[in-house]
Amino acid sequence: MSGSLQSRGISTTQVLPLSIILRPIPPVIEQLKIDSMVQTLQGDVPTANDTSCGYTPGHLPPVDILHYRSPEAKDFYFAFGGCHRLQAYEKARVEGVECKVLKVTKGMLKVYLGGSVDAIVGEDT
Ligand SMILES: Nc1ncnc2c1ncn2[C@@H]1O[C@H](COP(=O)(O)OP(=O)(O)OP(=O)(O)O)[C@@H](O)[C@H]1O
Repeated sequence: MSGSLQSRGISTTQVLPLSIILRPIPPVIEQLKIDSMVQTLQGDVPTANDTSCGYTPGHLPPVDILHYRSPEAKDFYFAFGGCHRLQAYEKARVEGVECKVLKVTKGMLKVYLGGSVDAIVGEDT
């Protein structure tokens, strides 16, 4: 079973522009994994005819995104995982990221962002 605990109930995916996805946590990166994902995005899966690898040429598994809409109707899209996939999209210059989007409250965001939440999404008025 793939995906996070929160996203397992979400069956639909949507494509978001890479440029709007916020990544507040600095990634710890394995370059070889990113390079392999870039190859997949470019449709160059070495074992494309061997479905046992489970990789679909041109696609990476959807990235979980938390979507918060502020009282001023400003949208914030956060990725707290998926760091290798997002770096691979960047490196492959693919702007559309396949995502599973979960709407969250500010209280839920605070679990991830702690005391920084107000500085990032604004204080409640
Ligand atoms: N070369 C590849 N091509 C396609 N899919 C891959 C490739 N390598 C790994 N994956 C798949 O991508 C998904 C995410 O992998 P992984 O968790 O290692 O990276 P990640 O993007 O950094 O995510 P997270 O930060 O959430 O762990 C997994 O389902 C994995 O099977």
